[in-house]
Amino acid sequence: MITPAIEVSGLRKSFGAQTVLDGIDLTVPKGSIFALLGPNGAGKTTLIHILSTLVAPDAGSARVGGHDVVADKAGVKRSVSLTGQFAAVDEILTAEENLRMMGRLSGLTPPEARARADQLLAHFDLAAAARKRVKTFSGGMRRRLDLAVSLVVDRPILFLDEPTTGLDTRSRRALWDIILELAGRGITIFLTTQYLEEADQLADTIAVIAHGRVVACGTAEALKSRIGGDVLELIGANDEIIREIPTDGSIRAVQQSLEELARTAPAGARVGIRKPSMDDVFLALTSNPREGTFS
Ligand SMILES: Nc1ncnc2c1ncn2[C@@H]1O[C@H](COP(=O)(O)OP(=O)(O)OP(=O)(O)O)[C@@H](O)[C@H]1O
Repeated sequence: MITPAIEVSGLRKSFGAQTVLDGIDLTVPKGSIFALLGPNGAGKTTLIHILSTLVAPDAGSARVGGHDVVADKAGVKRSVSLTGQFAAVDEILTAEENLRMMGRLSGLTPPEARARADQLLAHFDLAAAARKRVKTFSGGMRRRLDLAVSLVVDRPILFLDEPTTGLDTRSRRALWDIILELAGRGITIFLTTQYLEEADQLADTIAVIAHGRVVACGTAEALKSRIGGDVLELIGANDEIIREIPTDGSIRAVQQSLEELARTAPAGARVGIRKPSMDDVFLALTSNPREGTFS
C-alpha cells in the first residue's frame, strides 16, 4: 500500500479550558489537493501548525510524509513547506532579496540561490517587481511572493493556510492556477479556506471542520449529494432569487414545491433548478455538529 502523504488519527488539542481539536481523523493521499474548510476559529490553523510541527498535539497521532509529528519532527520538516496567513517575508527587503535570503538559509550556494530566485520570480509573474520593496506590493503580489518563498526548496507536501483570504477575484484565480500547477507536478497540497467556492474549485477531497471535529469529508460532489437533491429557485423578473426550496429530488417533492410556488409567485417570475451549492452544504453541516457526520 502506498503511504498517504498525511495521516491523522484521534488528534486533540486544547488551549486552557478551550478544546479546539476534539478528535480529528483524516487521510490525504499523495499528490492530491485536500481542503480543510471551516468557519473562523474552527481550528484550521491549529491543525496546520500541528502537522508542520509548530505546535504539539495533546493526544492522537499524525504522520506527515511518513514521519510522526512528535517523534520525528526533523523528518516532517524535511517533507513540508508552509505558507501561513502571515508568512515570514521581510517587508523592508525586495522580492529578489527575500527569495535569495531564503535560498541561502535553506543551504543553497549564492549562485544557486540567485538562480532559484530568478526562476521563481519569473514563474510567479514577479520579475518586473523583483527589485521593489515588498511593503509596496499589492495583496495579490504579496501572496504570490509568500508562495514563492515557501517553494525555494522543493518539498513534497505544501501547507497553505488561507492562501487567498482578502484577495480580489482576479488575484484569487491567478493563485488557484498556481496551486493547480503545483499539484500537477505531484506536490501534495493541504490548504485551509473559508471559501466554499475555493474548496469546490481546487480540492480532490474536502473536509469540513466544525466544533473541533471533521463533520464531513469527501469530494465536492459527494458533499453536495449528501444534503439531498436539487434546489428549486424562484427567480424574479430582474433575475433576482426570490425563494429557494430544497427538495429530495423526487418528482413528487418537486411537483409539490412547484404547486406552492405557482400559488405565490409574482408576475414575470420563473423557476430554475440547481444542485446544492457548497454554501448549502456548509450551513447544513456546521449548524449541528452531530448531524450529518460521516467519513
Ligand atoms: N496559542 C494559542 N493560545 C490560546 N488559544 C489559541 C491559540 N491558538 C489558537 N487558539 C484558539 O483556538 C481557536 C482556533 O484557532 P485557529 O486559529 O486554529 O482557527 P482557524 O480555524 O484557523 O480560524 P481562522 O479562520 O480565524 O484563522 C481560536 O479560538 C483561537 O483563539
